[in-house]
Amino acid sequence: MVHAITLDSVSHHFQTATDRIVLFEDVSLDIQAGRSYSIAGPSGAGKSSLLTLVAGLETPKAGRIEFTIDNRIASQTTLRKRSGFIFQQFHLLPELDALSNLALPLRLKGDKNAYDKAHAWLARVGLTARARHKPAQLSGGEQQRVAIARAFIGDPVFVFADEPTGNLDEKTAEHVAELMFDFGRTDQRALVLVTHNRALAAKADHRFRMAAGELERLP
Ligand SMILES: Nc1ncnc2c1ncn2[C@@H]1O[C@H](COP(=O)(O)OP(=O)(O)OP(=O)(O)O)[C@@H](O)[C@H]1O
Repeated sequence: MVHAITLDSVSHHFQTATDRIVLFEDVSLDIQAGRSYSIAGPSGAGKSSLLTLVAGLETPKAGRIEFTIDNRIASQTTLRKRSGFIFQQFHLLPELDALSNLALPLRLKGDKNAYDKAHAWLARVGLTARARHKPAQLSGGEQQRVAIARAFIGDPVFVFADEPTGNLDEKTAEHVAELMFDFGRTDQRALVLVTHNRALAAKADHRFRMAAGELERLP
């Protein structure tokens, strides 16, 4: 099966009452399942904005983005259903324990085995003993491990991560990065991450840098 995201001469800007903030122009990028991608670059360069376009959360001001899932052209809605997301702020639901945070996306899809799968994923990220703890009772690294498990639990075709290690110390960040790449490394999935962390960016198969309105491919 082919899964891909293709950006063809994509440009994006924000219009405020007084200014037009041009982020980038004529960006082309090809994302294929079975590969990982990192986008680095200075603060404010437009990395997160590019990720929202790649993930189908926003539509670009100009240019074309095509999503292919199972060899077919897919809508933004289909793309979102087949994607997992990991953010800097872990975005776990504070009133639910770790197990229920993991089970929720599956329960919403009517999966009868949601809790069994949630248990299995908690074990994969080494948090079985924390199943009944709520996010506030977990460390930052533990919360991010739950968030990573939640991103992968639905067997997504694409996983998008925005500064996934931004709130973590170096050692914890390394562990979290290893988990992400372990789960991301399959022929049927692409991992796309935005990060300032050089070690994390270097792990990706394809490395890019966004600066001064251009996306540069790094050697
Ligand atoms: N909704 C918006 N309206 C207006 N300007 C915006 C909006 N969202 C982002 N921007 C501006 O667009 C620019 C790029 O923001 P973006 O978050 O994509 O950068 P980034 O490279 O991810 O930065 P960082 O590394 O600091 O997260 C910034 O100058 C930001 O202030």
